[in-house]
Amino acid sequence: MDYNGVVEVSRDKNGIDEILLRNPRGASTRVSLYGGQVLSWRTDQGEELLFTSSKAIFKPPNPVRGGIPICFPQFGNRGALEHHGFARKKVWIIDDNPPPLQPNDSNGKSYVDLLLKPSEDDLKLWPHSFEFRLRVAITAEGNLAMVSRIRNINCKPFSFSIAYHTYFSISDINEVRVEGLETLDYLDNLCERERFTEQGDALTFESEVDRVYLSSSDVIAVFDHQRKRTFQIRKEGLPDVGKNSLFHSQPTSSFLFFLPSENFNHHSPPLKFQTPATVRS
Ligand SMILES: O=P(O)(O)OC[C@H]1O[C@H](O)[C@H](O)[C@@H](O)[C@@H]1O
Repeated sequence: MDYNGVVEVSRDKNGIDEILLRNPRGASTRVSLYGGQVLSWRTDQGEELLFTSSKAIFKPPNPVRGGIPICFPQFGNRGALEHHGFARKKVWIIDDNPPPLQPNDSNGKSYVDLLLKPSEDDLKLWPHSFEFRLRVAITAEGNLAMVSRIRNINCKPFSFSIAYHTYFSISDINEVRVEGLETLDYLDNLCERERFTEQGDALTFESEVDRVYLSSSDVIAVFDHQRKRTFQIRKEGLPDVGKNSLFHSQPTSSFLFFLPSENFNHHSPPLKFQTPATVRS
């Protein structure tokens, strides 16, 4: 199967299809239809940039611990649904004929569009007719790009939250620093979501950290001192949690994960981006 650039579809050991995207230089990403989840992102040298737990289970009803789980239509426990919503535990489908995103958007990219629509059971739990279109692309430079489009396919407005629950691969948690969160307020999940303000210049990790930063900027950097490498994450579109916004028609959120010049071995805490949103058809 060939969508744009080199694309291969194969079946994993549980019988679930996964898609391999590769750019002309050989950088690649692998996406499972289970959860629409990116499971791998590799440089042109074949080095893995995402972490997946050795204990991960890749079939229903378990969410896969690793890569980039998609939390939708709920992040965490902020609602009546199961933790992080149901999308990460559903089998998505490939759209063989994806509509263009923007003129020239697909230039030089190898990409695939995945779709999730609610089942009868989903509608009983969450009675909103939606279509979730996720585009995963690997750029000519080897960057990983993800674009989510949520469409309301009836007239009733609904609210949702979404997160890319990314597990980056890093050398050693003690060697990592995150920049771009300075001075922001955050909700600390280890203190019953109490609100604090970030005081330091950059975030480092001496013990467990589980927080949601509010109204974050559009660029975050994860420095790995041991590897002397930096991940840069750039987002556009939906605002972060803390800004309740009303969207008309089809909100789009996009993420670009820039290729670091070298690679990483272990894993960092997941870096999450999320938003509450309301959609009107
Ligand atoms: O175990 P999961 O449902 O995949 O959740 C994994 C993690 O998700 C979020 O990051 C929460 O803030 C964490 O408290 C939780 O451990």
